[in-house]
Amino acid sequence: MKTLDDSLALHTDLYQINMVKTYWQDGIDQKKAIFEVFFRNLPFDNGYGVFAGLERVISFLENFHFSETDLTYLQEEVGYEQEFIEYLRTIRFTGSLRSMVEGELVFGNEPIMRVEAPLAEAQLIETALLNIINYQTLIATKASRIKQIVGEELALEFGSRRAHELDAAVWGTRAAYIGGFDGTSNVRAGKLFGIPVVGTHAHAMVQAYRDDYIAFKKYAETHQNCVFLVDTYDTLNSGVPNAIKVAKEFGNKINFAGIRLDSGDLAYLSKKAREMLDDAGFQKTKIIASSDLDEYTIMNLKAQGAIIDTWGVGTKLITAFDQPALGAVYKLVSIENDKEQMVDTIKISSNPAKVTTPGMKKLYRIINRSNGYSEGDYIALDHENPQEEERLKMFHPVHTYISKFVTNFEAKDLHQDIIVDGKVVYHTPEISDIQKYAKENMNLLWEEYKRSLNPEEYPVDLSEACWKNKMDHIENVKQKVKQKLERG
Ligand SMILES: Nc1ncnc2c1ncn2[C@@H]1O[C@H](COP(=O)(O)OP(=O)(O)OP(=O)(O)O)[C@@H](O)[C@H]1O
Ligand SMILES: O=P(O)(O)OC[C@H]1O[C@H](OP(=O)(O)OP(=O)(O)O)[C@H](O)[C@@H]1O
Ligand SMILES: O=C(O)c1cccnc1
Repeated sequence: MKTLDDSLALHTDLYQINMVKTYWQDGIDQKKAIFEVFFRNLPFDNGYGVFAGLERVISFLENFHFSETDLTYLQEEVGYEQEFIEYLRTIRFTGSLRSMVEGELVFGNEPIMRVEAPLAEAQLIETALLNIINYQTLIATKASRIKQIVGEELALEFGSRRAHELDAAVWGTRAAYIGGFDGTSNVRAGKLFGIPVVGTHAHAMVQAYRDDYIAFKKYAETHQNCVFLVDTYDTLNSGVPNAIKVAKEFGNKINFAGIRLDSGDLAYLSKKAREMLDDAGFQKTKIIASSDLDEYTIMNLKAQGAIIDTWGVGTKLITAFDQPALGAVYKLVSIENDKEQMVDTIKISSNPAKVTTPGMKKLYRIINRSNGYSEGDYIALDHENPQEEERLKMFHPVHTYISKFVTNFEAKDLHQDIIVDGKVVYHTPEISDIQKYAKENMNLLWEEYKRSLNPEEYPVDLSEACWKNKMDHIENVKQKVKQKLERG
């Protein structure tokens, strides 16, 4: 490495700093701006997402500053002038953040986070915020899909060696835990976040002793809890019989906790191994499986009657193998004008789904009090309070004829104050409580939204005022463009 990696402020795209230079020289850098984070499409064709990433976002914003080495680099290598460097030196995050909390269920086209800050600050943090949220939410959602199929059995995160570098391994592991995984093999993630760590042994140990009986014996001499990896040479003719032999020899001196299968036909081998273990009196010894697993293979193995107690999942979880990116974006929805009034902003697109929704907004989950299920999410302008409505009209923001009225509901505000005027006011819960919260949230969803294949689309609606504000802005922009064209 050429220099010290002593801050995260440069974890941004150069264009952010370039824009800040323009804002600063033009004198609008301190104008209050409101940005929202949202994604349009749920990953993996899933019916819901699980939000993760807030803890790291908080730490990033709390510590936001350009270090001396950052400033030297920007001046000497990128070529910004001294005066601008001095300006950057003073920048901290002094704005406010409202956000969903981790473990919240999240859907397309709804604001996950709202950043309210001086324009320059709000602009500089975009790249890192999206980087954190996109990855962690993606992995938490993938983990939740897998855990739904695994059910009451255990799901273990084994992916560090295949993750996209070190940060992805630990933060991905944390996200996987939020999504419902029961433990991880990554010891650093265990230490940093308090996630339960688990581990068996690798083929290397059997290869080192060049004999699975000797390897298991050596392991048993040095460990109380033993899970033997049985597939190095021949699962049913060598691995399982030798595991049983060692377990019998050691008796009460060890806890023969399990065997691990890591190749071959996992359905067939698990059934045969179960029989062999049971016949030898080891009914309580568990069968752990790993080998390129994901929700599809696990579902298929279960359908074949595989007898597997614990599922170790690596590559396909930690790399979000079947959809390696979530497309969360960061859009400006309102900004202070010359008269110090907030004015809403919009980004138009020829694709109606890509037109942004202007204005400072709130997000509510409309929970039907008579059955406890969610009717959908409801985006309203900041000053509106849906809880005051007797009968709430919910309608599809594009296909407006699809509508319903809801009564007897709770409108749960999905955003909490996280940072207020630069001060963190939110206390991140214990990771186990975040996981519990995510699990409880699933009870709000009808089964139709939870199935892993072709789920129903969960409603994310706009209030009438919010929808009308959007239509007015679209019309205004159209008029402006037309007038300009006419004037030439
Ligand atoms: N009964 C089964 N039905 C469907 N898929 C299975 C079954 N048993 C194993 N699999 C999956 O099939 C794939 C087999 O992978 P692969 O062909 O690489 O062989 P392997 O048995 O893991 O051997 P090795 O690790 O020695 O290469 C894995 O993704 C595994 O999870
Ligand atoms: O298959 P995944 O879902 O990615 O899970 C992680 C894999 O990592 C290990 O294999 P590896 O071949 O790296 O090492 P080993 O010699 O211990 O089997 C382990 O045995 C799993 O198969
Ligand atoms: O402990 C294990 O069995 C393990 C750990 C990492 C990767 N694969 C398996």
